[in-house]
Amino acid sequence: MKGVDHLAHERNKTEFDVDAMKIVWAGSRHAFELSDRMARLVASDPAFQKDGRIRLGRKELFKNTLRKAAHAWKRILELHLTEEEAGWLRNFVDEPSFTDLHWGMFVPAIKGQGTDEQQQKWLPLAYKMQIIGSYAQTELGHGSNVQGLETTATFDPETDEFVIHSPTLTSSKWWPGGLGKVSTHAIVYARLITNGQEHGVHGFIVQLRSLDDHMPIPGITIGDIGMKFGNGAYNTMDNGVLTFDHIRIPRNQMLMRVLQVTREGKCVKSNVPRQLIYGTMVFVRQTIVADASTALARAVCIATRYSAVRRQFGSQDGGMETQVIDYKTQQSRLFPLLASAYAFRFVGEWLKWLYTDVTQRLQANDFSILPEAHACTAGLKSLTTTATADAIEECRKLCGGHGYLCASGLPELFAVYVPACTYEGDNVVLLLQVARFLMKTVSQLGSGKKPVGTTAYLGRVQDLLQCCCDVQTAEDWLKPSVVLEAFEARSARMCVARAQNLSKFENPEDGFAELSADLVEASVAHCQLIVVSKFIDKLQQDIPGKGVNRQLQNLCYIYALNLLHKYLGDFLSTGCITPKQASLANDQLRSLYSQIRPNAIALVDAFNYTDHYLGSVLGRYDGNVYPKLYEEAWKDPLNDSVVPDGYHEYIHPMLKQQLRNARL
Ligand SMILES: CCCCCCCCCC/C=C\CCCCCCCC(=O)SCCNC(=O)CCNC(=O)[C@H](O)C(C)(C)COP(=O)(O)OP(=O)(O)OC[C@H]1O[C@@H](n2cnc3c(N)ncnc32)[C@H](O)[C@@H]1OP(=O)(O)O
Ligand SMILES: Cc1cc2nc3c(=O)[nH]c(=O)nc-3n(C[C@H](O)[C@H](O)[C@H](O)COP(=O)(O)OP(=O)(O)OC[C@H]3O[C@@H](n4cnc5c(N)ncnc54)[C@H](O)[C@@H]3O)c2cc1C
Repeated sequence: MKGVDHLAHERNKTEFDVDAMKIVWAGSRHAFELSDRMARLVASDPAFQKDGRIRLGRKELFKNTLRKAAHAWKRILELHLTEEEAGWLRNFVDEPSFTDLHWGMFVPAIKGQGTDEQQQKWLPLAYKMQIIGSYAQTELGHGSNVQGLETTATFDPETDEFVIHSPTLTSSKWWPGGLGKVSTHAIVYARLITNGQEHGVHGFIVQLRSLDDHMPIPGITIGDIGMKFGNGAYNTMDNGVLTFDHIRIPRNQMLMRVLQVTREGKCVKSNVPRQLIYGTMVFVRQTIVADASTALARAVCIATRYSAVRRQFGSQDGGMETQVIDYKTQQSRLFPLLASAYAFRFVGEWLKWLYTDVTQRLQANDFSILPEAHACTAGLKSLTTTATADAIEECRKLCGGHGYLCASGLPELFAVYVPACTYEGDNVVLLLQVARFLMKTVSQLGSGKKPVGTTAYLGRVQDLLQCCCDVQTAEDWLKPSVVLEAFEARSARMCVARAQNLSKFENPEDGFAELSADLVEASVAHCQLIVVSKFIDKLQQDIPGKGVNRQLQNLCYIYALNLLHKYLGDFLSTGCITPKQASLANDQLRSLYSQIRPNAIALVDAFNYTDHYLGSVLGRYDGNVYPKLYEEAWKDPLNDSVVPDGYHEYIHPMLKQQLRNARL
């Protein structure tokens, strides 16, 4: 039976069609229906319940994850789910596991870097989970610097095999998810050596464990790297350590789409660029951007619903106290995060389109937009994961003391999410890649090369260096062209200033190292411009549903104007806007917060998260927070007994001791 809806009064204030917004959020009616069906399937299956997992010890936790992964696979087969449905189902199971790496990196690496024959051999095995794969790139000594990896793959022409070897302690593979205890195979990145010559780092398919008894192949040492940040959280994953002692694999297990090694050990380059070896990382970074909006929306949904339930101060004549969501300070912290969730959703959609476009072009041997795809995926991965990790922590604070309880769902979400700032490329290292791309683009402007895609605005650099922001009233900040120009001018001016500073150095690499902190700021400005411009593009689409476009406009301007406020130093110091215009932007922001306020609950309802997926007492759909929080407390193992274990050993003697001392 459905209980009372404590948030009904909030839902009654809604000024737009929530069902239509659910479809906008999901991306299409098809995506909405499919994800909704999978979310309900998982939520209604007791085998997938999540209660109490934070209280499990590592071994129990890990075994529990194995059980869920096996059950998910069973359901996928029984229900004949499509690949898309299966992906949603795994997502709603909501527990990091070896399957993330198998489907998210092992399979894509074979698809992206394997030859047709390799794909025909390995993909069917992987699709049926007759083998389980991980992605073993990072080592104890090197992660960011991929060219610094030490594992070797030496071709032996006598046996037509590669010998995979870990020559040093620091060459031990370290971190790969699913490797520690589960994977039977891995894509191992190693330095290719043929005829005594080095040919850079390449991927190799290596069997790690027996398919009969799961024992490591002789010569392989393998295990888990140990507990990670937070209770439960990412400890469901067996991140692993792996060393090779002269392991032999057939020559045809090197992924050879980029470079082929012949029977004689000769290296033959194909027509695809060497950077395609990094293609799996581009793919995964793109999915991480899409995931950022999902994680951010979870935190924002919890904080928004709870902010509407929670009341503090302001009671007059014994009436109700103020809902904390009505405090302007709460709104100015919460609503930009709500706006960011939508902004990241749309930029994630666009990035998926870009990735699909690049993939099609690559197949037609057009590699021209690979550098831009790399810069966009790297930069947006960095921007969205940093913002999301910070936002989850801000949402915890927005929930006051109760946000710190595991029952809020926020500590676990933070612990699971925060490594996204590191894995798949440290966020600063990735911004430096964007900076290289931007500086290269600026340096080519003089030679007449016209920038395209996300850097097209740099082609108008002369105008952008001179333009004056056309804002006289707060309402002027609601013009897309005004907002876009301010962001373009800020980014262009920062890029040009950095490029001028770089040109003062004799050696560009020295300059790049010296100015790297400034360069990273220019990358952030460029990436924020991409997010703002893709949100504005979204508003130009024909979006059905009463009031939906209006809400999205409000969110778009909140996203942009809040950034303007936060990075005011950039906008003012580059002369893009005046202090007076900045003050008008703030006036407009406050007005937008008031307009969003009555719609806030409906805007988080549009995420369509089940209570199972949210996993938060504070974020419950029905807002029935206090009784459930009270109930939850009694489930803690400490409350199994009234008098705790240890009383007789430690508390009682202490009390008696004090009594004796008092008598003395
Ligand atoms: C409450 C409970 C909730 C539960 C939720 C559960 C939900 C599940 C959550 C889990 C979600 C997802 C699971 C994810 C699992 C984690 C997976 C993590 C996997 C990994 O981390 S794999 C390892 C990734 N490693 C890295 O990313 C390393 C980073 N380093 C690099 O990328 C590069 O080496 C480099 C930094 C780019 C180095 O560059 P450098 O210039 O030194 O290198 P090169 O000389 O090799 O390159 C020069 C040239 O190439 C261009 N280039 C570089 N990279 C690329 C690329 N990827 N694509 C295209 N081009 C590239 C570069 O720009 C240069 O070009 P230029 O010569 O200047 O034109
Ligand atoms: C939870 C988790 C899961 C992972 N899963 C996998 C996996 O499945 N497979 C896999 O292969 N790897 C995996 N990794 C490894 C991950 O990809 C690396 O940790 C990541 O790429 C960062 O590299 P690093 O650890 O070498 O960091 P480092 O490069 O050592 O970073 C340390 C510090 O140095 C700074 N720094 C480094 N280089 C530069 C530079 N050039 N300029 C300025 N500053 C710099 C960084 O910004 C950072 O502050 C995982 C990591 C984690 C945390």
